[in-house]
Amino acid sequence: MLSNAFRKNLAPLSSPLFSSFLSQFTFVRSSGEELSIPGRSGETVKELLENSDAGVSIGVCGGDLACGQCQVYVDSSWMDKLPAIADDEEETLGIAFKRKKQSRLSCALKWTDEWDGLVLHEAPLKPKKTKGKKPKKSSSTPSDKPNASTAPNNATSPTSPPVCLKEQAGQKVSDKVYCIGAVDWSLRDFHDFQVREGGTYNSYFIKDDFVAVIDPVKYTFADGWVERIKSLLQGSGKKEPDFIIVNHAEPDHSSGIVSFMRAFEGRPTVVCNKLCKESLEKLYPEAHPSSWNYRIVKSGDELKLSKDRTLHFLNTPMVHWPESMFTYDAKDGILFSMDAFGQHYPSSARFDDEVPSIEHVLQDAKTYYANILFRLSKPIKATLKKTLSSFEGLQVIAPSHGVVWRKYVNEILQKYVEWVSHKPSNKVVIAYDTMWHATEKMAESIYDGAVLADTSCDVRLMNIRSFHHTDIVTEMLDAPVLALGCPTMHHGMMPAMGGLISYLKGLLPPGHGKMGCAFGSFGWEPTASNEIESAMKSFGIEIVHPAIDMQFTPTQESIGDLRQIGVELANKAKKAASDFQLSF
Ligand SMILES: Cc1cc2nc3c(=O)[nH]c(=O)nc-3n(C[C@H](O)[C@H](O)[C@H](O)COP(=O)(O)O)c2cc1C
Repeated sequence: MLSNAFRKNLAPLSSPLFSSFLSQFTFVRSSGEELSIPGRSGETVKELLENSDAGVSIGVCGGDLACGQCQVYVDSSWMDKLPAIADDEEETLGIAFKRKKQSRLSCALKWTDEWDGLVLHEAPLKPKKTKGKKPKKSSSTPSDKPNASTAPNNATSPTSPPVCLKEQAGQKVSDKVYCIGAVDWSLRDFHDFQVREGGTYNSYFIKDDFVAVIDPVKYTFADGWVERIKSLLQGSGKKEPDFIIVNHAEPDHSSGIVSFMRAFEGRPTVVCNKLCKESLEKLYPEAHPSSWNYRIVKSGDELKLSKDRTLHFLNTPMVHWPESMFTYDAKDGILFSMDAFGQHYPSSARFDDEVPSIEHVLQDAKTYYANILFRLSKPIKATLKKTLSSFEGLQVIAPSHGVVWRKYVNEILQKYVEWVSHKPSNKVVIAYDTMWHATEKMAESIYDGAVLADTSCDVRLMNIRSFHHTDIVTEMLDAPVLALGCPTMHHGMMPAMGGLISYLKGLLPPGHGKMGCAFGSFGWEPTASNEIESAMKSFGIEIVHPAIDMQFTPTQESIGDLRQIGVELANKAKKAASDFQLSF
């Protein structure tokens, strides 16, 4: 090592060769060992440590002021000689382990030769194991047990590879990106969204210099998922993934993180945005999420997995929850889009070009959009625009439900453009309830009129106790005209109509452009149709015909009137569809 006096004598030479020796600092390891690290202007203390002969590896986020793990303690003699802590450093220091008043992030300290002689102390790293009792196997509690049809996913024997891995069967999205999610063939009720065939909880595994898992799975499938991760780690020299990226905190995706952290003893770094971290902490308090290592990201942030592969993050608030986020793998052009572009479509295939019918998948994507995302059309539109302008190399969309889009990317993007823009079809939806069929007769008469008026009009007659509200709302998504009918019961509307109205209230987005009317039969004092009409108005539905009330069974004459109303509604739908200009 050069003495200070010698370095000062060399200073006038100011050659790059010599300038690299002009200053140094001492890094005191927690063992007490002192390392002399040469300083070089412009490099951060973290870089100097890593590039020194000692090769001190520090931090996990690559020097992005995000993980807090490159923390160092400044020797008390130097406390006042370093620049003040900036806001972004302060924010990340907030998550650093055992932060003290002497704490700094080595990635935030850009070396200057004025710091010659600086003394820094190694800060402790978070313990390898999470605190608490020995982790229980999640299968020990009945609620954690996957159902019978998922038993193969739950295989834990290393000699019996989990069936869903199917690595050799081509379930890779690209050379280093694997599908490791779970198929839930028994799913039928997804928070009151009726699912006919089942669904999936997708997760992806990127095996590069750093290993990242994108999105956990639902907790009931976590055991099999963790086994798939362990299986893919084999031969990589790693005991755990470096990162677990959480794009969305909703439990159907995030809840598997509890088993994941148990299995990997809390070592992987959780990559998510600030809101997501807060949500995880509130969702799974028993797992002590605040003790996990985090790399907090925001739009525009990047995570390098190798020199060729960088992940980019885009916050997508309210697509579907406030913390929602997209992750984009620029190397392979893969957008990990969490709920956006998802479908409740289960399949042993993983890609859109492997399924028997792409129309079926597109219909399921529509059902998903109508029932989960319809209300959020505005933020989704903004996100779509950002996605298309930010990720020019986009080739594949890998959502967290359903198949991966690789052949029909343009088709699903086009559908989303239409749905967020509220593109109307030439379509009328008549949804009704009935006790003794009088209101049903009214509904049928309106239907007949609409069908006779325009054979090209897609007219749907939906008894709301025969059709689940999932299907009714799906049909309403692109219908500009709605007729809602219900008899008066106990001075109001019937319970199922009340449920549908409440569901529509939550789902219809501002600016949906829908029109319609209410109708119903009554015995002595009509109230249901007026209640429906005022609800429709309050949702921004333009009332194109005053509420139609008929006492008991409609007469022949009133049937004629109702048919005429059907004609008017069909004409409105036709005009709405033909007048619409898509601008995106
Ligand atoms: C349980 C029950 C409650 C009813 N409550 C009312 C009421 O509060 N006000 C009213 O005008 N008619 C009431 N009615 C009469 C119905 O509205 C009338 O029978 C109507 O024609 C039924 O239409 P629907 O055939 O489509 O079921 C009630 C009927 C039933 C069976």
